[in-house]
Amino acid sequence: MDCIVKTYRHESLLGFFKGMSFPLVSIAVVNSVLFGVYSNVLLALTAMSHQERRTQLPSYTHVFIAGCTGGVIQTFFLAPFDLIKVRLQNQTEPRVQPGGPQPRYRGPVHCAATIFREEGPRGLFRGAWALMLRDTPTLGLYFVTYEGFCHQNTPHGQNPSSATVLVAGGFAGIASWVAATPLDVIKSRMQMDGLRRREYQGVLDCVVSSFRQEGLRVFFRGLTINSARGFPVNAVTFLSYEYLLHSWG
Ligand SMILES: CN(C)C(=N)NCCC[C@H](N)C(=O)O
Repeated sequence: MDCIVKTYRHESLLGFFKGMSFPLVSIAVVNSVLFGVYSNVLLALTAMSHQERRTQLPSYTHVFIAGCTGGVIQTFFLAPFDLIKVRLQNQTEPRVQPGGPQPRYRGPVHCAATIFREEGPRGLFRGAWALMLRDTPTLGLYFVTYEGFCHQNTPHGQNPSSATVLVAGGFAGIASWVAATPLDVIKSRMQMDGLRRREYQGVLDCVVSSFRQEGLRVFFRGLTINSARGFPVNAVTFLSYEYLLHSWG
């Protein structure tokens, strides 16, 4: 609540939409890579089409492996977009006044160009290891939760109803965000590191010094908001996924 009130006071309603344009563009690419890799790896592992998998649930190990593979591949696409989002969101200066001082990053493209100029091409992948560590197991868990919930709540041989898909997707989102939040904190710190001076030697150093300075609680920062956001976002994501598979498959 304190964060909401302060963001509104300092930056008005627009403060809540900071860094939104890039994720909006990137989410289509990132999700199609994730769901495409997941479906194809599962197809390769089980030799069953999506429709066949409805009658016979593949093993949770296969679902987990396919989700983890999606997480690894997704990182290469997500890392630069996510970095730019985090940098823009953490820029807390009030809106630019004509003639006033310019913020460090003037928008997503300017942000990408500045990082490239100041930190080199590798700079665009800052925090990518932490992102991969965050997303690999959590995307395995994400798909296991989704498939498991659908399987438990759908009569044998039938397709899950829209309501089941929505709830399963929502729970998958929450489960994955609960598991991902500790590494999400670390990832964001790594992405912000090096802006003025380098504070962390690497992921492990960031984990240790964050823990030393702020205790165990630091790893649960943002847990409530991540979970509250995770339910509707992933409910809609899975509903779209199922809908597209049915209409095109
Ligand atoms: C790091 N975590 C929790 C995940 N990658 N979870 C899967 C859901 C991702 C989805 N695009 C979202 O933004 O909620």
